Amino acid sequence: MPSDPEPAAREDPGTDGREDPGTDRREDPGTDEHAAPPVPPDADPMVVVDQLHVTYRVLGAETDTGASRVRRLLHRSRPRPREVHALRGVSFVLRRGEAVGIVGTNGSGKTTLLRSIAGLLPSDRGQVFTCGQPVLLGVNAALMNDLTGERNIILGCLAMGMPLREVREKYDDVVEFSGLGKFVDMPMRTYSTGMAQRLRFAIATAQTSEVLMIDEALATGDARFRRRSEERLKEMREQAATVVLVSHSLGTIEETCDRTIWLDHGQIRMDGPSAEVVAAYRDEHE
Ligand SMILES: Nc1ncnc2c1ncn2[C@@H]1O[C@H](COP(=O)(O)OP(=O)(O)OP(=O)(O)O)[C@@H](O)[C@H]1O
Repeated sequence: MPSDPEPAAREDPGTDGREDPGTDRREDPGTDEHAAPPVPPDADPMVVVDQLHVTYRVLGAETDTGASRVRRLLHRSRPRPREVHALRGVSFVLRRGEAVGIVGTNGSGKTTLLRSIAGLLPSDRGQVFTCGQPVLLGVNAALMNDLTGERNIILGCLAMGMPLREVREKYDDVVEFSGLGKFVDMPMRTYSTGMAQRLRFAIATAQTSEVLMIDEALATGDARFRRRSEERLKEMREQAATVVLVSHSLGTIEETCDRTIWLDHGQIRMDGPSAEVVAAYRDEHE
């Protein structure tokens, strides 16, 4: 059963006395050729990421030569953990109503960033402030293979913090949107990858969350389901939610997001209108 993670930090961004990262270069489009379209000045900051650093420590991954292993055994010292500095001082502000794409090559830190915003990873340095509990699609809706689709819908919705009454109200919509039909009574292990993804998406988007983050979810499923997912995201944006989409499908990013952040080796390489960022990314990688 997935747990509802605590967010990394919930303090008021303005209380620590530091410069508000919201006053970044995007506020003044004239100062940067890659400036994003202006967001409404009264749009609330929903996520503030301020100089975020995340390092993974991998025990037992030290490159061990024969001599160093003998030395370690003699001195009974522990192997040093190997460190992967996945995010290196990332800062940005996401405002209500924005749909923001995150692009970057494998290992550039996209998933780490989403997991940090969802409060699932501690930071070494820097902070993440969120308004409400962000939903990270595919993690919060970690479903159970031996349970039926029906049980997973109920448990998944409860795990996201939905009251049982609301779960009952939304149940038919979730089943309908997932397109599982009679398979809803079958255990999840009998589902294809695409069916499981659709169910996850349907559960995760059943509740209007303030901040919805999607990691590659739209890249799976058939064309019809992709279209319906995009429609649902559009609806959620109209309800003033903030959407963050990580995808290697640049077409999907361009269609879905007004603004895109390009992550490169754990740092922001570019942050601006999707058309510009995607074009620059394509230039370098295609
Ligand atoms: N659990 C982990 N333990 C150790 N290192 C990790 C872990 N998860 C990610 N990393 C490392 O952190 C870096 C960033 O990984 P991350 O998964 O955030 O990249 P990504 O941009 O999402 O990649 P992809 O496009 O392949 O999904 C990589 O160097 C990766 O090897």
